[in-house]
Amino acid sequence: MIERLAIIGVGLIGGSLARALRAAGAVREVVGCGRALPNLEKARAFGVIDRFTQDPAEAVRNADLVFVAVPLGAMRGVFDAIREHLQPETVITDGGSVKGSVVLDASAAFGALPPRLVPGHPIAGTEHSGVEASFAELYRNRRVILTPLPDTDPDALARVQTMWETCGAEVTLMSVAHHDEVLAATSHLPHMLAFGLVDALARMRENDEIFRYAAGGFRDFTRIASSNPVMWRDICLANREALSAMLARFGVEMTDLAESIRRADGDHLLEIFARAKAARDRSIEQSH
Ligand SMILES: NC(=O)C1=CN([C@@H]2O[C@H](COP(=O)(O)OP(=O)(O)OC[C@H]3O[C@@H](n4cnc5c(N)ncnc54)[C@H](O)[C@@H]3O)[C@@H](O)[C@H]2O)C=CC1
Ligand SMILES: O=C(O)C(=O)Cc1ccc(O)cc1
Repeated sequence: MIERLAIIGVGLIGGSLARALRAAGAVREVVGCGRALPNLEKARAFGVIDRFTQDPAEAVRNADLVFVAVPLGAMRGVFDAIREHLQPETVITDGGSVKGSVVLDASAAFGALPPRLVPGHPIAGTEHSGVEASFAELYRNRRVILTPLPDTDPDALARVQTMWETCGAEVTLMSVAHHDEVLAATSHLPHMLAFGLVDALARMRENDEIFRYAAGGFRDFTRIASSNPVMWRDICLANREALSAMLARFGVEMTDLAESIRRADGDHLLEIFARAKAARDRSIEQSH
């Protein structure tokens, strides 16, 4: 049982955690904290939080668990604001999509990484944001990656792991660097392709003719281009090394594909498509 949970950033990710823990009866009081007053009022009206404050220091007072779910560019400021106001036994965790930057920001704010800070990332979300997009089932049967460091307190790690399992998630442990490389490939690169494709097409024609005749594949492929621009700018900046490397590798793949099409190399195209279909079919089967 969590006695007092402080959620800094009550949006899709923070709001969904609060809803899931409430639905499970695993939390007694949820204190919300954010910058936008209308969002906090909405969160209280929805019953996602019990009360709110716009002051992070006030929000974490006597909290046994603090969940930071703000865009990555706002993490450092939040850590600076709560630094002096945590109880020694308070456990802190976050939901940021990149872990190296969160570890750096926390280390800079606290002087060293606090042992009771457990970096985390739920691999679950949607293209929508804000508390109105949050729902209690978001994390059910989804993975959450925790990236503890050698000095991370085992008791804090266990508490955060139990919290996510209570929401129906499966927890995996990974190193910070490995997390950022894997997510660059499986999440950050696909978002770049969707944003890049939609932007390129939108700029190719003045009217929206292209979008009017878009088939189902376009819709499936580009859903994530509706995601929050600020959040994705921050993810790119925070994971620029791994993401740049991934984009460069992908560029080579695209050049190879374009070259095969230009020289009408049907065999090579068939080889690529068959290999991709087998890999995707296999991965979907494994995830069921
Ligand atoms: N949207 C998604 O699908 C996923 C997002 N994430 C990560 O979760 C975090 C939150 O994302 P979402 O919940 O989607 O965003 P959101 O936009 O729905 O919620 C973020 C909230 O943080 C508040 N906020 C912004 N700056 C703040 C500050 N300085 N102090 C206090 N509150 C502040 C905003 O007002 C907003 O209510 C991000 O770090 C993102 O990378 C992780 C997994 C999935
Ligand atoms: O909408 C989708 O399909 C997503 O991929 C959501 C998402 C966005 C960011 C993350 O760090 C994790 C999941």
